[in-house]
Formats: sequence, structure tokens, C-alpha cells
Amino acid sequence: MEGADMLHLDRLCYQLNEFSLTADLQIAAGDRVAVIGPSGGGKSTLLNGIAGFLVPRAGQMFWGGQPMPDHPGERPLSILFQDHNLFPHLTVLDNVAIGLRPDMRLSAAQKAQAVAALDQVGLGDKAMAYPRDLSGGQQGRAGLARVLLRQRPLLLLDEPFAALGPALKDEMLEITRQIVQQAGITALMVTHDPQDALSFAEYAILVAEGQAQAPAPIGPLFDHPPPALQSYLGRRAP
Ligand SMILES: Nc1ncnc2c1ncn2[C@@H]1O[C@H](COP(=O)(O)OP(=O)(O)OP(=O)(O)O)[C@@H](O)[C@H]1O
Repeated sequence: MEGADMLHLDRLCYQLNEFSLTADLQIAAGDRVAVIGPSGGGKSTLLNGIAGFLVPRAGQMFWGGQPMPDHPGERPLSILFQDHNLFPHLTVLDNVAIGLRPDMRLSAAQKAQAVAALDQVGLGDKAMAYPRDLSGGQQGRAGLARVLLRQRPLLLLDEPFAALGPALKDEMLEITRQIVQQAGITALMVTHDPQDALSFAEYAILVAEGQAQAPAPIGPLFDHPPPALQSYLGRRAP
């Protein structure tokens, strides 16, 4: 885990009224990490902190050995939430293109890239459709196409496919895993489903009672869960 290509949360502390989250950990570049733990433990707070939406009370964050820029827009990351951040009044192509330029004034080459990203997620024939014309799975794919186009090295996912049925969710997780793996993207995914965590990630960060633990290899972690994880998993251990 040494070297410049990593995400380093250096003794970070975020305070939200009564709640505080501490994180002192490193994630190697290209790793896929599940963020798991009980409700209210601080999983979304961790992602919001990494995204730059929260100002830390203490500590620092580094990416590739350099301090993370303060401004969220300058951080080298993309975010995929459950609503896929699609704008209803924009075509699918423009929804993807906005990932590259907020004013959507793309050069011909950039437009070709956006079309290629749609092709890659199997939405090549939906470029001129609107989000309302897409199924839930297709909306997820459009969100992924934007992630592909942005080519940011870090991806934050907060239960992006939780609203989908089991088969479609599995399919979307697999597509996401392939895209992330091929592009060498470092990915952190919040999930409540141990099976999703296992199928997507190599490591897991357990977040409980305001503490984010260092990433651990996910198989052994589920095989021998520490007490906080054991009580969270209950009888739903995978
Ligand atoms: N904007 C806020 N202001 C004050 N407290 C907040 C704010 N957002 C979250 N909290 C509190 O911070 C704690 C952690 O919330 P967080 O959403 O990070 O947990 P979580 O692990 O993602 O939970 P869940 O699995 O239910 O989504 C909770 O006690 C929550 O009530």
C-alpha cells in the first residue's frame, strides 16, 4: 500500500452536530472497496468527506501523494448515487456529455467520445432519448457512461443500484465492476448487501459508531467478522 498512487485519509475527523466520523486509512490505486456497516454508522459521511462536500475538523487527505483540492469540482473523482444524477430535461447524450463540460459545448472529438461511452454501456441507440424513456437499468448505464467519459481515477458509489430488482442489480454491478477494473479506477461503494460487497469488491471498510476502519480483504473479513460486523450481519452472513 506504499507509494504515491493511493488515497490517504490521514487522521481525518468530520463533525456533523453530535456525530463525528474518524478515518485514518489508505486505499491503493485501482482497488475496489466496499463500505459496509450499520445504519447511521457513517458510511455516507465518509463518501461525502472524500467527495469534498464536508470540511474536516481535523486531518488531511492525499491523493497520489498530493493534498486533495478543497473544492469538490477539482477532486479527481466521479460520483454515482441512486438517482444516477440524470437531468430530466437533457437527452441521454447531453446527460453524459455534461460529465466532460458543464456547458456541454463539446468538440467533435469529445462528442465522439460521449457516443463511444454510450456504445460501451449498450446505450448507443438511446443517445437522443430522455431519462424518462429509460428503464432503471438503462438509467444506471447512462450514469456509468458519464463516469467512463470523465476518466476520473476515483469513483464513489452510494448504493447506486439499490432500487433495481435482484437480477438487474447483479447485472449492473457486474458491468460496473468490469468498467472500473478495465479503466483501473479506484472505487468505493457503499452497500447494505453483503453479497453485493463480495461480488464487487476486493476489500471492505467497516464503518461503525463513527469510525472507518482500514480496508481489509473482503473474503477473510466475512469469514471471520469482528464483533461490530458480526452484529450488523446477524444471520445474513454471506
Ligand atoms: N447533515 C447532517 N447533520 C447532522 N447530522 C447528520 C447529517 N447527516 C448525517 N448525520 C448523522 O450522521 C450519522 C451518520 O450518518 P450517515 O448517513 O453517514 O450513516 P450511514 O452509515 O450512511 O447510514 P445509512 O446506512 O442509514 O445510510 C447519523 O447519525 C446521521 O443522523
